[in-house]
Amino acid sequence: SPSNNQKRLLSPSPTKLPIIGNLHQLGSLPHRSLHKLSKKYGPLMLLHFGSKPVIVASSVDAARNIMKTHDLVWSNRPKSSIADRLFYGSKDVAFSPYGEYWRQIRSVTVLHLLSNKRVQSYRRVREEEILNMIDKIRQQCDSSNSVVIDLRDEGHTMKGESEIAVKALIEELLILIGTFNIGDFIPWLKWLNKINGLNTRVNKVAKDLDAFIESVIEERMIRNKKAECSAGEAKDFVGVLLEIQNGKETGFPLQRDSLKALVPSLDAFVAATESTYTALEWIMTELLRHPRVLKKLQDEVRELAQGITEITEDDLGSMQYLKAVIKETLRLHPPAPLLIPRESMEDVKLLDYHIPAKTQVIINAWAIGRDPLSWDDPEEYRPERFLNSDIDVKGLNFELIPFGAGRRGCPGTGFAIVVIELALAKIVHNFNLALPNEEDLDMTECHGLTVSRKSPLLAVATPCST
Ligand code: HEM
Repeated sequence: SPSNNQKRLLSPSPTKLPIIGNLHQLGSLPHRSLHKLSKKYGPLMLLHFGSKPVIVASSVDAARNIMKTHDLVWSNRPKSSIADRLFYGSKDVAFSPYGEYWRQIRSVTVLHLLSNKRVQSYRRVREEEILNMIDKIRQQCDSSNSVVIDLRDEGHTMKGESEIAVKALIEELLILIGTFNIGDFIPWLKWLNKINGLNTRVNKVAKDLDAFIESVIEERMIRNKKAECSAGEAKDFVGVLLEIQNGKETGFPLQRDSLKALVPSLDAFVAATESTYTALEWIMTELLRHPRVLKKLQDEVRELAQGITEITEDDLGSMQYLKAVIKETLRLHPPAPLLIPRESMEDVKLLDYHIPAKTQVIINAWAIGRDPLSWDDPEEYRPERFLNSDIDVKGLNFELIPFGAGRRGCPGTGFAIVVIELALAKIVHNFNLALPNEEDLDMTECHGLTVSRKSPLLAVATPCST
């Protein structure tokens, strides 16, 4: 049988318990627990979540094999009953199973929402949001005084008021999506979710999210009607989705549920903003811990921005150290450390092993970013390592894959990078930043699909005249 085959052929696995398999070994921060296990059991481990075999890939070669060599075979996602519940039967891009529907909404996303032209057209909205954040910090500083700011709160002011109200909802959603759901792995134990509170939590988020999305769509439709004449108005994702939902541009109409599933996963809340802010927050964390790097970054940005009052996207191209800082932080703190799991659609060879169809794989991008075979002094924060290097985050260099790669790779990479670059350049251009006290920062992480800082990030901001 395939599973006997697999047992014979895969490297040793950690001992599993009856019923739960290896689930008890995941701990509260699975990327760390799995990294530790992989040091002992190798870069391709076979674990069991309940009775389901799950392969954990923790090396560059394994990642390349999955996301490039056999990308098509690994283009499915395992079924997630939580994503089913939250996204109207997994009708969003990230969790929908491989097939015609996924191809359609992925192409809508890539061609209509995230095309170069569109990304350009969001520019005004984006620059305005970042400016609001800078202004808000500046107001708090009133004139030249320093002030302690909470960078997480400041990040969230880049969103509109209504979105701040749903911040808690989105945080809960990301935790739920990242939960290893016992019912998915041990179906006959599904009833446990009734008593452990998971079902109640999922239902509550699904209900609140639905109400929220309905209100966003409603509000937007009213606004669209009013603004029919001002054709040049900059659109955001919801605006574009409403525009293309009748199918005139795409060749097929978007059903209401698809539209609703696409809004939270693409619009400024889940995929887009939360992971982008998580990245920004880790960048600021590392800069505050490494004043030398912060100073060097500030020197670069201020020199290149001499005589400019406000940095725009046109000024980012030559900021090499800025780009290196971002890559180095994404290497050590990929916002989604285990990416999003994939599933094989047929039997496939993975390095030297035979893997049967319908096997789930988890790629530990966090572990790969710290692999001493790829990185000198991997635990050291040193952006300089990227200065004379072609390694990028675009899914071609498998030692650095915070956005995944291949057919299922993140279609928002370019968009996210511009937002991060611009926000970071503006922050260090406008303010001097330092830690409020001498102690080292608390680096504890939160769990969920995206892994962010557990405690708020406080910094002393001092405006500098530019
Ligand atoms: C720093 C910010 C971001 C990070 C770290 C990130 C990371 C990821 C990762 C790791 C995946 C799974 C890739 C794989 O399976 O190979 C993914 C998928 C996805 N991301 Fe992002 N992302 C970010 C921002 C965005 C933005 C801004 C958007 C849209 C505006 C977006 C939209 C998506 C979508 C739709 C998918 C699902 C793709 C599919 O399954 O076909 N992401 N992202």
